[in-house]
Amino acid sequence: MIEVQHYTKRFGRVAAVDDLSFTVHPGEIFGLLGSNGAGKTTTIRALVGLTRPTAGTVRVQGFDVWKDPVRAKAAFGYIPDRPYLYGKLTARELLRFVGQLYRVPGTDDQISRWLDLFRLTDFGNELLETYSHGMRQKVAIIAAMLPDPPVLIVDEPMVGLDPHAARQVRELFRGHADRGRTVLLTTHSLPLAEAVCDRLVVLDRGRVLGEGTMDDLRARTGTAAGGVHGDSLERIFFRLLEEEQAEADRRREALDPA
Ligand SMILES: Nc1ncnc2c1ncn2[C@@H]1O[C@H](COP(=O)(O)OP(=O)(O)OP(=O)(O)O)[C@@H](O)[C@H]1O
Repeated sequence: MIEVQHYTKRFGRVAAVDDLSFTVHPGEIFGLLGSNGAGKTTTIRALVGLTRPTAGTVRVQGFDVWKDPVRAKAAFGYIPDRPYLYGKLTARELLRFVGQLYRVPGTDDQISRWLDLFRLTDFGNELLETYSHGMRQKVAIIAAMLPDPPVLIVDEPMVGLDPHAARQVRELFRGHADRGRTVLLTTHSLPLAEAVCDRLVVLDRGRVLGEGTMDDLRARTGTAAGGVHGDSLERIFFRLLEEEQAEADRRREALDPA
């Protein structure tokens, strides 16, 4: 379970995230969406203990990430958008290290199965510095999922993955949630979010524009009209941004009527 309450993060005078609250329950895939600079990565960084909230709290499996970091960090797997992997280790060495750290039973067999799933078996004993971007991304995904964490936190999961791997990863996330785990992901891929997320929050410049299931967002934006793209997340997303822009224009005019 993930609980974010009134999370605010300021960099100087700028609020990268302003009073964000949401809860993700076991069994759910939750999507954090928004334009560039919306505050998605800043939120993820707070959840994984890489940046301290200016205000508010973030909890993972009931543990405050800043007050109880060890227990909070033991409860989640994290797939960053630009994973750093030790280049001088082989994939098997890195994954064995992760397996030992989290005391994963039958680590070697599990690693073999994961490498096989991602078509990396032939490369398992090669140094990670020789891996392509997509291959490294796959190893980062395996490293996060190997301990079968109760909570999975994922920043832009599909960047660099081929279509086959992207579909597998989608299915892995769904399977993880269906086994009672909690999944939070950020993505710029609206079709991906629409396909896998049970609930979503749309951010813009640190503020929430909309939150809920696809049906909630359709109702909120009045985009339930028919047509091929009549109710797609893309249409909802742009409608929310247009509304926000219109509101900003209204505020500006109210301040400066001339
Ligand atoms: N360390 C930092 N110092 C100053 N400003 C920062 C810092 N990190 C993020 N910001 C600012 O916070 C805002 C939100 O950034 P963030 O990286 O969370 O956006 P994002 O939604 O992940 O964007 P993208 O889709 O481009 O990755 C941006 O205006 C960014 O410039």
